[in-house]
Amino acid sequence: MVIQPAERVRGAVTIPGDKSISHRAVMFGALAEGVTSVRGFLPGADCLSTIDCFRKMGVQVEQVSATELRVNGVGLHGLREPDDVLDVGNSGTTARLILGILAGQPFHSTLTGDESIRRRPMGRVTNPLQEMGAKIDGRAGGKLAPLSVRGGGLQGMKYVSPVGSAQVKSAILLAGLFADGTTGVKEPEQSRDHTERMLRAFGVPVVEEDGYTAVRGGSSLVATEIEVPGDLSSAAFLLVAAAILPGSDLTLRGVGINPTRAGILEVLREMGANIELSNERLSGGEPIADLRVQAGALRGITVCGTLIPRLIDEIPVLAVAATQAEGVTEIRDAKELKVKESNRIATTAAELRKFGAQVEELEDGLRIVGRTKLRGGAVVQTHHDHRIAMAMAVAALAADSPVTICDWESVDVSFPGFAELVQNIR
Ligand SMILES: O=C(O)C1=C[C@@H](OP(=O)(O)O)[C@@H](O)[C@H](O)C1
Ligand SMILES: C=C(OP(=O)(O)O)C(=O)O
Repeated sequence: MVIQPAERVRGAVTIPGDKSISHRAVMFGALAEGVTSVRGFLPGADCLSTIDCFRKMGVQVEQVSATELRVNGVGLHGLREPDDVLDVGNSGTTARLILGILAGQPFHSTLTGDESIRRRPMGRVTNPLQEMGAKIDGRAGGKLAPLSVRGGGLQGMKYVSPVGSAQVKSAILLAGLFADGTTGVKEPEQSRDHTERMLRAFGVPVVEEDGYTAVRGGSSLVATEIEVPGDLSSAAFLLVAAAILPGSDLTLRGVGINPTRAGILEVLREMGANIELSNERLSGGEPIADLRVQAGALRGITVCGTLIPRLIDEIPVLAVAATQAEGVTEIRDAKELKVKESNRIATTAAELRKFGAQVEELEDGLRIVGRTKLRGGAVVQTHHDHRIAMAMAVAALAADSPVTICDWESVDVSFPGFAELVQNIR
């Protein structure tokens, strides 16, 4: 893919559906009694992997259109033993959440994924699931995929997670639906709460008790209608493009602004971007709004602590914004970036340096000194990581000559049509 520089971006666009919420709509719809209709579904490769896995367990998922699904729920105990390996592709969310569900099933299953997935840590979910009673084996003693699961006979437990991770929290809560008694999870920092919100929409009581988020075993799910908001993590690429290209004025319609996800809005505003919210409303238990962003003179800041889980997937593109901000931007407490689709501390730094940016890798984050006029002409690698691909495309928009991005296809994981959309807002 060759990205041409842009003078500015303008207009109004609708952002594709939220990836986290699309996965959960399929999973929870599959476990529910009745037919769940999903609108605004993200037809990205990751969410299609989730559909494929549930089809292999006997769930009929009708794709009425690219963004509309009918999930024919089989009930809490209706999944059947898959006769083939469940392949989650590139999707960590599918892998970890489905492991929670598989842990509760009285059958055998095997799960694998692409090269990146087979490197990502699974012990963070397989360890607590084993503690609950699931039999899980795999590479590195059950810490790396391929993994094989023989589930059932789970005991509820109170789990203190060492990481603020919605994937860990969700896996344990999902296993908790199949366990005896109550299962609760406490985390060091609040992670995104889409699972809690959507379980409640499916009629499952989710309670907050002594710092634990908990469910009771045997709680059944009742089919519902899900309207998926636009994905703020996808919107972030366009927010940053508009924030750094002088004269930009862009409106993004119907974007999710769940506070456990909205760190990027706070940080970009603090850096000096003009972001206005309008038409704020609730959609399927999730807050959404239209976002209007105009370029501003940006300044560097420090981003750390509890903010990190609230903008974790936006850090590569935040680093791009930081190259256009006056002064130093430091991102700390973000070690988790090392275990995403790529090591995003290393890949963000290496690729941004090709534009002449001043980026230093830290043990737990990045230090960027701006403002740098970005140099085009580079050949950039995505490391098969969709967020790196799109972050570098945003840097390319601000560069002084065209930039070639290799292995562009990974963008389809979360934002099919990104390149065309960027073309249309020039
Ligand atoms: O639960 C989810 O949908 C997600 C949680 C986050 O991962 P962690 O749970 O590993 O922090 C995030 O990075 C990922 O893109 C989606
Ligand atoms: C980390 C991500 O996703 P996952 O963990 O589902 O692969 C992401 O989308 O940036």
